Amino acid sequence: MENEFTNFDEIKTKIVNLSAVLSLPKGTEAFISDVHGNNDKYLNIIRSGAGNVSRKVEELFNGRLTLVNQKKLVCLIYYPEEVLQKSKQDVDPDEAEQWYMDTINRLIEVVRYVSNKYPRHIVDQALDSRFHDITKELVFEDFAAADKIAYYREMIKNLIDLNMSDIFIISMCHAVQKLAIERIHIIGDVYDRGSDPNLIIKHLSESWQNFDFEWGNHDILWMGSMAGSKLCMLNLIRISARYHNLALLKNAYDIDLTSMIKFATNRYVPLPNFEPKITSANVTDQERNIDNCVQQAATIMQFKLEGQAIKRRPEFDMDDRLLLDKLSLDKKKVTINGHDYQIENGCFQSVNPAKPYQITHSEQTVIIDLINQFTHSTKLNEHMWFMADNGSMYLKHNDNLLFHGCVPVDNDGNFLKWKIDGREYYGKNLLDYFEYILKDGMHHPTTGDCFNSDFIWFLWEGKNSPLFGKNKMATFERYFLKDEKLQQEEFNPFYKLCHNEWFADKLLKEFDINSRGHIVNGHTSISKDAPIMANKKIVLVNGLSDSIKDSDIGGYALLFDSYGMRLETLRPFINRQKVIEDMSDVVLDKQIVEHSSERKTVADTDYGQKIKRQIAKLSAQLE
Ligand SMILES: O=P(O)(O)OC[C@H]1O[C@](O)(COP(=O)(O)O)[C@@H](O)[C@@H]1O
Ligand SMILES: [Mn+2]
Repeated sequence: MENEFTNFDEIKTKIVNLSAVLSLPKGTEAFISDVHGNNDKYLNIIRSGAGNVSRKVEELFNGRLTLVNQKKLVCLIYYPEEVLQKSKQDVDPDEAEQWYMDTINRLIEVVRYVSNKYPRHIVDQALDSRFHDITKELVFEDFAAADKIAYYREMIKNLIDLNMSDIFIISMCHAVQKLAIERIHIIGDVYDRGSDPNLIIKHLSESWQNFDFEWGNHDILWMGSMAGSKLCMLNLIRISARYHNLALLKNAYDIDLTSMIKFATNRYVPLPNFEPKITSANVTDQERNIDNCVQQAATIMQFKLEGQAIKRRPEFDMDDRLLLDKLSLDKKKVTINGHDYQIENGCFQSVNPAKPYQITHSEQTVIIDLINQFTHSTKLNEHMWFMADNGSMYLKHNDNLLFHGCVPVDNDGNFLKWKIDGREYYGKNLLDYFEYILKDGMHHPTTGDCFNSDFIWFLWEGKNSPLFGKNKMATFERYFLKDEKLQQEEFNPFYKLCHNEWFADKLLKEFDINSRGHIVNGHTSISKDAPIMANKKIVLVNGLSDSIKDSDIGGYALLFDSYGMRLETLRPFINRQKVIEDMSDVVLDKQIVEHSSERKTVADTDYGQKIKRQIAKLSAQLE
């Protein structure tokens, strides 16, 4: 700090600038969760500022632009490349110059409006460097000054005449997208089920400045695989095959599945219970068969290694998941709680009844080949460290507590206690401990069975793990048994208790947050519960998950701006083309969670506290 300034005037200037930032309105935070590899859906939310862009356009242009023209402008801001293309076909050539002028002028207004919460250097970062000077003039200078009007007009006209208007418009739209949201909280499950989680990571790392992850159980599978957990890897491969996403492993992470595919297609035949869940129509029968057989091979290897882990970790209390040793000799029945159940479409040919959890030699060869590739994949390492470095098990931010799943409790709301290595962990320190184990595991990748990898796997599907939050993952029952009751997975009592304000207060206290704060989580499907609970202290934002079935809404996103918190009900997302065609906005409906007539400023935020500490230090230097 001392070296940063050469004289008192510089320190004073810094204090003046920092104090000015404190009085700016608090930036808008967006909370989304359960993105599940659906990049287009994710981008639709991000580009729309989770509904904030359309709201700004409405505030700015109501009474000046018709609703249709507002919609057109909003859609242009979300998808400038495609909409420009479309507009060129729609707009009469004689009107084109007018269209460009109107559009550029409107965008300048929007950029100016969304910039008013930020200090200049942040706005500069959002603007395309190629147009820095022009945008700065157009956006920040006094447009109304009579003698400057001609100058501005000339600038805009030149952009059009020199055929620069398209790229200028695109760059302005991107700036609006970025400035509409100050920070994005991604409350877990970026990975699995969808095909493009890598593109989401790429987008955040290349185009966004301010975001955080609260890891989800699915993210753990990927981070854990990179750390050498074979169990995480087998679950990951099984799910990738189930959703026809095996190609992602090769294309994005250079992981070659040849050994697995050969093994699986030699040992297994396609079965109806392993039919992959495929949305695209262009999948060949051969590809389907590969997905089907790989899913079976990975499932059986998973069950075997899980059995071994459960046996060496009695503290996991997961003996009810030991089902391979409950198979009848002919493997057509399984005994659960004293009852025999018929196995439908079993594929237990590699299970030795005498040693059901023993992996065969050829299974072992495949597993070793794959886990070595997972731990050594440069791209996977890069992406998983990106998630680790920008993420956490939970986050305390501006008086809110964010996490993906739950804080495990019993029916009365007492925190469940785990005795690990002679020490007791529960509540906040349990989550802290798991975070430590995960990061330690990533720092020291080990493909052998070890403490770290067992606990990392436990986070994925362990009984009442904070990220999973259920009593069991019924993978065996869901693949092989008809009885729906057996397939059910029970949520930790946390989710029922979330409706009570006393429980919210207890959680906030545990994490040392004042009782005016909120808890925001994701993970669970929203169809069963109203998303705002506990006297508005707990908000569930399962925004994007496809698990929201039978629903005519597309989930929720939460916005927290200077006036309070709003929960946005999202429109179901079909695809990008359809959004552009229909000019449909991302938001269907809004609910106020909290509104204050007194506007929050940066001074009221965590960042504001940091600035105040900085000012205090600088003032001390002056003295
Ligand atoms: O929909 P699928 O692929 O059958 O997955 C179901 C499994 O996913 C889980 O819901 C976990 O995933 P989520 O974290 O997305 O809920 C398990 O509880 C369940 O067994
Ligand atoms: Mn989840």
